[in-house]
Amino acid sequence: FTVVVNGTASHPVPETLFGYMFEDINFSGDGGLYAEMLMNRAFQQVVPGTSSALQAWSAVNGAEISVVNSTSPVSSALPNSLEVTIPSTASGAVGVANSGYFGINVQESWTYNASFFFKFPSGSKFNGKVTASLVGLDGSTLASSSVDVRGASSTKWTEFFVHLKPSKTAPNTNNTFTVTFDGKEAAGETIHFAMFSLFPPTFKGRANGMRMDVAQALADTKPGFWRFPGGNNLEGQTIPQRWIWNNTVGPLVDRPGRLGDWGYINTDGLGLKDYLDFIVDAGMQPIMAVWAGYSFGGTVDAADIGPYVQEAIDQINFVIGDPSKSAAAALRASLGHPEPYELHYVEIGNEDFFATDTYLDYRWADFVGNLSAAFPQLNFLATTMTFDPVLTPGPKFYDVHVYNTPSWFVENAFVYDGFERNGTKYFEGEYAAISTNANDLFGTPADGRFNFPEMQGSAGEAAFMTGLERNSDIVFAASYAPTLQNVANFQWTPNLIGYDAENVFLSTSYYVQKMFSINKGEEYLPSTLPDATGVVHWSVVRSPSTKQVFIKVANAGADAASIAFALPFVVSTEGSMEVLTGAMGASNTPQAPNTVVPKTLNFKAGKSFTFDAPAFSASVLTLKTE
Ligand SMILES: [NH3+][C@H]1C[C@H](O)[C@@H](O)[C@@H]1CO
Repeated sequence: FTVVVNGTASHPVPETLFGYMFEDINFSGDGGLYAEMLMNRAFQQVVPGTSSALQAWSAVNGAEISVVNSTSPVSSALPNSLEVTIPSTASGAVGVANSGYFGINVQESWTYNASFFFKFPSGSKFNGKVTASLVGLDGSTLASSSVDVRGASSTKWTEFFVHLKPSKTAPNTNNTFTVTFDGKEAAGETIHFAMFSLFPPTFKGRANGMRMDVAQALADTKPGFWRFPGGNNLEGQTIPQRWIWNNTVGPLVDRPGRLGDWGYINTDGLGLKDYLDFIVDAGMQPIMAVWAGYSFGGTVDAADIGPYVQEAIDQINFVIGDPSKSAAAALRASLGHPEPYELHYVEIGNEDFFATDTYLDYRWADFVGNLSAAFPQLNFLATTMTFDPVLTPGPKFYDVHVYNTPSWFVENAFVYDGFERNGTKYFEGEYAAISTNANDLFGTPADGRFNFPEMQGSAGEAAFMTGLERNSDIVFAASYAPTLQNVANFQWTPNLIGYDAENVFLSTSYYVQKMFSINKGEEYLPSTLPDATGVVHWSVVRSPSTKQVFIKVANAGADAASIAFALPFVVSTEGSMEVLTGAMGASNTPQAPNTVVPKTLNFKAGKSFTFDAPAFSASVLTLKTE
């Protein structure tokens, strides 16, 4: 191939071109990015007396434990509490243990913040200690802290906070968090507990914040945006079970949680303001969805849509409203953020191509009509297929989703070249190579589905992404999906970043996203077009501010390819390149996390040079202009 690069940019590269789609799927929020370490910390949305009510909890040394629907709960949002009865014959440490989200990471260098509410349901003469501990698989105490308790003065809910500093790092994550009494001291006592919590240090030290290593892996790609809260997890199994913004803000005891749309209860401890603060901390901007009247279990009738439109208006006012004019904005101010957050994009629903008729009939018009009148400065995204049906008012933005085979992505690198430039802009909001079987894309691994991203898929995505860059005059944002997966319990594969209780696993597709995102440049330089039917694709961008040119090359084929580049401007002979390449079916897995990692090397650049793109590879060549 010979590639002649044009010295005149065709268009700027949008700041938002690469970023993340987030929803709580695969325990990506609870048990993932959200740093709370205890599963089922507040017995939200469980039925007392059922085994699932006690998920992740177990008795220590003979205590009798059960979830009860408390007559005087800690809050109306948290009606359940944990009843613990200490047998009269008890001795030693007796109480409850939580096994975390598939383990608890105990690091000597960390200070943990533990808390819980408790009370004696009836007057008690108890006068002793309650102890919070981190306990190893072998029963050894890794950390513990006690507080004095007097039964007589604890018949009302009292919240305890303790710091835990481990004496050593645990050899594995099979550790538990326990709250215990001395059996002899507390023999015969019954105690109620509510909302436990155990936090490690968090990303940027945020209260109620994010797990440091997962958040860092996301921030390391310099993402431009964060789409949230879904995805399916916005929609609700029923209308009442939709994601409701005001149930996710304020004190944790006031958040009821909800049955998420991926089969597990969401604590909503990761809520609207927590998202917005993380978005600030990671240098992103939001693409925020509002619920648009469609749940998996039913759709709101046109006649009843008003309150849901108002709910969306309030949600937006929580983000950008004036505290003197909006209660939702005043709530934001009361939570410590009087100034508005940055917000430019609001998505109306999710994948409404599953409910096109009502979206066409009234849902799109009712939401975008009222919201654009209330917030004329915002951009609203539609979620049906592009221009099918023809919506009124005509959307200025669409969110396009595609899950397909590696070859689909290679063959469609030019899909946006053919789009009419009519002012409409596109968010490639969810895309991933997920299977080699075009006839059963969402099937099982036995039928071609990827458990983890494979190099063939990541090279295909890279080819497709050169097309997104070339067409970034109309593609303003793009994100792989789903982003996160707890490898101990998940509902969807493949995913960009995997993790367990102590490790993060970066996939081949993560490295491709990072390669494109941190080298996205400021302006696009046209060049000799790749063969739209070929497997080798490239794109060239420039950053005048740093005098750099970035050439991305994707080779999604099984043969190496040699490409001669000719540049119209002087470039230094010291070039550096990052090359990600591996066998077609190679993946980074928990068992072999570094099977395919990027390699950086220098090369002799200049106004003309040749680059050999390995088979199944994605590369970025960094050049310095004078
Ligand atoms: N079915 C996918 C499309 C939907 O928007 C997401 O929730 C799912 C996984 O990313």
